[in-house]
Amino acid sequence: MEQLYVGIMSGTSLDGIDIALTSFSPSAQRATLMGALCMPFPTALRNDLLSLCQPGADEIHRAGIAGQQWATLAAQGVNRLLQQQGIANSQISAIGSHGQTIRHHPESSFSVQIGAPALLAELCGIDVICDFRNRDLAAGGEGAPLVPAFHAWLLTSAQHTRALVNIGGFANMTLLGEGRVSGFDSGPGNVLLDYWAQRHMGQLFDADGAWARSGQVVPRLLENMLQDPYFSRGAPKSTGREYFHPAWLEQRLSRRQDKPVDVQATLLELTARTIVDALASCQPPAEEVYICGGGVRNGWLMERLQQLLAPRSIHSTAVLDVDPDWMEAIAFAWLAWRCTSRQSGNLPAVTGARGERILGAIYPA
Ligand SMILES: Nc1ncnc2c1ncn2[C@@H]1O[C@H](COP(=O)(O)OP(=O)(O)OP(=O)(O)O)[C@@H](O)[C@H]1O
Ligand SMILES: CC(=O)N[C@H]1[C@@H]2OC[C@@H](O2)[C@@H](O)[C@@H]1O[C@H](C)C(=O)O
Repeated sequence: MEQLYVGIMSGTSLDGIDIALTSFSPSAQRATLMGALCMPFPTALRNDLLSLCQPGADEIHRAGIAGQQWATLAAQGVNRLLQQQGIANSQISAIGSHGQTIRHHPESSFSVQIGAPALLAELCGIDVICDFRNRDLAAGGEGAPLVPAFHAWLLTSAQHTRALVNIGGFANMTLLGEGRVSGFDSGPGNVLLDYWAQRHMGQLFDADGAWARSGQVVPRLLENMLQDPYFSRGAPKSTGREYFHPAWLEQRLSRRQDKPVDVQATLLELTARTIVDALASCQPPAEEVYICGGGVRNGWLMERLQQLLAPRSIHSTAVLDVDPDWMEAIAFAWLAWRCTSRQSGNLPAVTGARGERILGAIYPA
């Protein structure tokens, strides 16, 4: 029987809260997106969340307040989406809420997502499942990426080896083939590009990669960045704003001032190169490459990936019938279903955990 779940993801780009109403037909291994919306962050909340990603004064209090504001915005979105779809809140089995990552430290076995799940349950009258990463971390895993398990469930092909590449703030990939699944974070996706575009263009991102396209890659800067040991480390691995932050970039810029437009071109090349190098490190090689996440809208990044991966062609996950904007939110609806049906949500081959674990904490309605 079809079951309805709501998945909520607000990722590292801090652009807003993605909410997806999803129907699961577990016996047929099918997930159907019934409707989705994004609640953009008001600037003040975005800035508060961004500042919580780095150590700072009074952060426990600030995290408490920001978590409640996050839950209030998410609840508005859930209630609006269900109303639009003509679905009563009581018809939803559960909400899977990722929350907002403000710290991710797999080397210290913890990851912090805020998002006041009790308040979200109160405002929606729906069971809320949250804190998906810490059980995997407790079992010795990275706690990320989690979406590869959903990719494997939904998108495994008997004919071809496939790569699914999510390009959000960070880039992560899943390799499916020959009965094996692997996956890891390859490094920065849009996070450094966004930072540089905000600083020099006053815009949240470089639309279509047009500014990066007009610059020249600075070979010395590119090589310097590519030498960061994160890129050559083997999986399992995951990363975040704790590691690839503005200071990481600033430390690598030359004192004799590279032109901002050339730095943007180089950052885009870094994203493209590290994704392609990460794909090349995987066995068996992916015959098909599909892209999701906001990076799919960056025309220049897509062109560079296409050039570097030729003769293979890359496609949006839309051709697999999964809207690239909502992949992660749907995955958290799936993780909620896995939790309520007491099935594991992690893949030890991806996260490095000692075994499969049921992920999530339940806040009943
Ligand atoms: N039209 C566009 N042109 C270029 N880049 C775009 C465009 N639209 C979105 N983006 C990029 O996509 C980003 C948002 O992507 P997405 O929502 O997938 O990230 P996220 O889910 O927050 O991150 P993560 O997957 O790391 O958690 C924006 O910050 C921007 O960099
Ligand atoms: C700690 C954390 O929030 N990590 C995110 C982030 O955004 C992309 C990448 O880094 C991935 O590892 C993960 O999110 C997705 C949803 C995941 O767990 O698969």
